[in-house]
Amino acid sequence: MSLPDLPPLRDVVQRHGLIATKALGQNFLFDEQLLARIATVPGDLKGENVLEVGPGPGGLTRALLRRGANVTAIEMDRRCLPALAELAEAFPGQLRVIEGDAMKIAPAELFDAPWHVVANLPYNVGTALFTGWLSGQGWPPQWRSLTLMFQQEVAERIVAAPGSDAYGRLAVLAQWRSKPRIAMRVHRSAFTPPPKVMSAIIHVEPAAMPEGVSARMLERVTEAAFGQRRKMLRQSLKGLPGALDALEALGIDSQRRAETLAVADFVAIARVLTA
Ligand SMILES: C[S@@+](CC[C@H](N)C(=O)[O-])C[C@H]1O[C@@H](n2cnc3c(N)ncnc32)[C@H](O)[C@@H]1O
Repeated sequence: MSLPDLPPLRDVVQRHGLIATKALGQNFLFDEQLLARIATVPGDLKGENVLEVGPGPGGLTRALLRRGANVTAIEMDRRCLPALAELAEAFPGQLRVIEGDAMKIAPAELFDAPWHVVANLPYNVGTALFTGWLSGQGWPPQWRSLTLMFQQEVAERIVAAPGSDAYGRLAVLAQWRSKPRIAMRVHRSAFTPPPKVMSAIIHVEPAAMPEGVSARMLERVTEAAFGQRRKMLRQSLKGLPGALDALEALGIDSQRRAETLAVADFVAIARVLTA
């Protein structure tokens, strides 16, 4: 099947008067080659459900549609809806657009089969959705993968290794249930208007959940440990009942600091406390 010819994104934006709004964190991507590369990150999308959050004028959306995905897009800026409606017409039956705030919509209510998430979002919304999708007791999740644009500094924190300054709660949260990777770095000049900082795309697929660990307990341990990250564990964890005994039982020196512990150590501590 041949793909529909589409007008250049800059023309679409101009025709619909889509001037980027700072309040909505709008930094648009117009480079179709770059967008096509981003759309390859989740792998083969033919016939797959994709949730796109914040499609804006639809640059990433059209790249996903060209890969044969069935896209459900949530956008809160109604100015973008006519441009997205044109795209839905060009790809009949492949694009559903929902006007609303992605923070208030549960993806499980939108799909009756697993879905991938792909999004270029304002950084605060992206981080909140990302941590929400990785949190909670229910695992494995109903999503198959997450492909999300972040500020480079946040992406580095997600993939950080123990011992580095970037290593903290976000790394442990992301890495205990998945193997996050930086799939691509995106130069600030690729965006209109360009943001102040560089960006990077994180790709995550769920891993098997470690046995016998409550997600809430792991969160409590990392919250306490990294809440005072420069302090020794015997200080930062002393308010958490049983934590110091758990360190001893596991042979983890309580004089160490949180940032020196591997993700597996946090999981082991949480497991002892969950039991
Ligand atoms: C960084 S722009 C990216 C637009 C487009 N995906 C692109 O790559 O050019 C972020 C988009 O997310 C939308 N947005 C911001 N917050 C949102 C939210 N809470 N729910 C849904 N969309 C949101 C904005 O209106 C904007 O269109």
